[in-house]
Amino acid sequence: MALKYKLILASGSPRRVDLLNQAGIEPSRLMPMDIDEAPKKSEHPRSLARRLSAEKAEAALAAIKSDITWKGSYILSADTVVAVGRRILGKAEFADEALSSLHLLSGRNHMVYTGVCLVTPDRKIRQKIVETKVRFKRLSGFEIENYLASGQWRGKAGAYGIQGLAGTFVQKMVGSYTNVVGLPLYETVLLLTGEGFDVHSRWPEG
Ligand SMILES: Cc1cn([C@H]2C[C@H](O)[C@@H](COP(=O)(O)OP(=O)(O)OP(=O)(O)O)O2)c(=O)[nH]c1=O
Repeated sequence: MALKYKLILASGSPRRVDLLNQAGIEPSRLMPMDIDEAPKKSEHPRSLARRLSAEKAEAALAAIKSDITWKGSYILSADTVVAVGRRILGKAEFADEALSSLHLLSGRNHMVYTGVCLVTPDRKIRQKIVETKVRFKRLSGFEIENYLASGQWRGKAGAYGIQGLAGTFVQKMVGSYTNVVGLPLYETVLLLTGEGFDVHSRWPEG
């Protein structure tokens, strides 16, 4: 069946592609957007997730502007931010950054905010910011050391991936699991269908 609308995923995150596929959606194009993700002074983590998800979508829109192939396509982007209170734990690049994030998360509640941004075919911007509260068990030095050795913290907000070994750290969670992994599926599908992108007709038949 020919699909009426094309969807560009303005992301380089393999997790986001997997999550979209899980919802039965194959993006027509992946566009990783290299934007400055540094928070502004005293920026709230929720506002950061909102701003960065919009900037990724806007950057993709600017990049396809004069390309007729993508006229009338949808653009979807997201940004996930992990925070303890107002303190934002960025994506760890080095083990020492991951170590301090894991120490901070140990035995505490934190929030995961994912901003989802959708550009519609008539170029309206629609956004949703989704929050999940996560509580980590108290981590032993041994657990932290072995988690660091696994490398699973690399490039992930808050220096952990709930979908991997760090799933064993989660004592309690309130809210969406897929939001923590990087794309809240319920809210994303709601956003898409609300703007005329027919998700369900894309579902495979078995
Ligand atoms: C907290 C958490 C984050 N993450 C990931 C999701 C995101 O890929 C990443 C947060 O960084 P983001 O800046 O949101 O995304 P990204 O740079 O990886 O990808 P892009 O901007 O191209 O879309 O952390 C997990 O995979 N599992 C988790 O449990």
